[in-house]
Amino acid sequence: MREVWTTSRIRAAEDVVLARTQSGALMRRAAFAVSVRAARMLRERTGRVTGRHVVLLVGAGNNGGDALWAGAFLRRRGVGVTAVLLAPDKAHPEGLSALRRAGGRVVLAQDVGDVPAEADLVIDGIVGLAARGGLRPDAAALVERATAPILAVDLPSGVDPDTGAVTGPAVTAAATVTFGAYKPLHVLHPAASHCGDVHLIDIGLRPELGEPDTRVLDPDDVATRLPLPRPADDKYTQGVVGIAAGGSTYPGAAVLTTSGAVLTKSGMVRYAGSAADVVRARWPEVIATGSLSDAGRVQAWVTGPGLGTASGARETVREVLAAGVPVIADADAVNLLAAHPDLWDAREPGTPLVLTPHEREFARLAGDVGHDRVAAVTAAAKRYNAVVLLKGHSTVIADPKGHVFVHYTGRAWPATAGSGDVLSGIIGALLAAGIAPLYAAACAAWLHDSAATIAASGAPVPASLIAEAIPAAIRGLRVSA
Ligand SMILES: NC(=O)C1=CN([C@@H]2O[C@H](COP(=O)(O)OP(=O)(O)OC[C@H]3O[C@@H](n4cnc5c(N)ncnc54)[C@H](O)[C@@H]3O)[C@@H](O)[C@H]2O)[C@@H](O)CC1
Ligand SMILES: [K+]
Repeated sequence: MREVWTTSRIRAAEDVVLARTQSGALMRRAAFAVSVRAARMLRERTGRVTGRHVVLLVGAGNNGGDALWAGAFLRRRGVGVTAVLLAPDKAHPEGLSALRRAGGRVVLAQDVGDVPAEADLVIDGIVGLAARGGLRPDAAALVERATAPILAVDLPSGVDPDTGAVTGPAVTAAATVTFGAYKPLHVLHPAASHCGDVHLIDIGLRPELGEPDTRVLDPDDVATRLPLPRPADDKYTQGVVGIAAGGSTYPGAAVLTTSGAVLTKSGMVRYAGSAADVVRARWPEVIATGSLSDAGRVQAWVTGPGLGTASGARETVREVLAAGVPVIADADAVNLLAAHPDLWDAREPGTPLVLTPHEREFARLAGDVGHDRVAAVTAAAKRYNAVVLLKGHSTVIADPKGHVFVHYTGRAWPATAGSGDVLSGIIGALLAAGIAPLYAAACAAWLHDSAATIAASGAPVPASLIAEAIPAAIRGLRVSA
């Protein structure tokens, strides 16, 4: 499990560690790690380290200090180093003298205008944890014209550390070396796509950090939670999933949602709705009926995809919410809940609910997402006493207690019609298997994305093939776990 802390929590932990360490030791440790990564990048990209040239972009604070110290360490390995100072009066004094002592060259941004042409690598020490807004014009001009790959110190400058928002010019790094802990920007779109490979360096903060603000599931976390049939299981004991989705207008949504459920878990899937014939034709093993009243008992309901918003759909959502079992409400179910607040009254108190809106559905339900996706989703989860999964390039999942998962891969294969229906079916299967709603949603996001990647294999892929790749995604997890 990857753990993520907000910058204020990281700063608080840093203060504790700084108070008991020798002045400057933490920075030198961080900077040394930057120099090691820089040397490795030079070797990988140019074949050697000695004799190569690194340019440091140095801002007004400790982030620039890290870059200057990293430059001093690189000098000891025979690397030519030029520091370009963006705020000469505020450049980290000890870092600056260390670089000068080591034989580094120091120039002013206003004098050079461009990153020196001999650069094999650029180190971005413009701004770190204190970053606010995009790059200022002088830094933006330098970064825009740099042709060498960029190694970011702590984070790519210009992105917002806590929200991952990119509201102006920003560095796009080939790699980022970060210290102590991952910060939200490393896992939140769009900032995460500016980081390149992120390398976390231990500087002794973990014991002071406490519970993380956000978590990211690893394959092993998903593998240990996915339900597999045990020797004593029969088709009922593994949890029966009910699908109340699709209809005569959107029978495909019924099929895709059912596919997600059927392929995620053994046991039984029931379907209730007017697409029963189409579902039965695709999945003969599904017990398909025309109405909810005939559906029989289930351990979780999936509702919403392709349901429409007419009065029949509203009744379906009402009945499902009143069934007393966990519910995943997607698409039209979210729209109906937003448009008819009385529907909330149907909900059996205390039964788990997972809401899976995309941004427009989220806006109908809880207002504009804004720049701070984690804050918006956490507030909605509290307000509706539900797990809320906000789809997007980074999927954010929160529960009412403030636990947050983020799923980010930088790939966009799942962005295709019907893909959300498949995700709903996966979540329903995991809920029916008894997995806690937060984990059901987070594991489903992971599995869905993995299935999409496998199905795509480098080319665009439709939702039905994403569903078909779910078994391969599960097998892959079992092999790697
Ligand atoms: N506290 C510590 O002991 C350690 C800090 N470390 C480094 O220190 C960094 C934080 O340093 P600071 O708190 O000095 O702050 P920064 O170096 O992040 O920022 C310096 C100044 O830049 C200005 N600024 C804000 N947004 C800007 C923008 N978009 N463009 C240009 N300038 C902007 C602000 O006025 C800020 O005071 C971390 O990111 C990390 O790199 C590491 O050395 C590890 C140890
Ligand atoms: K930086």
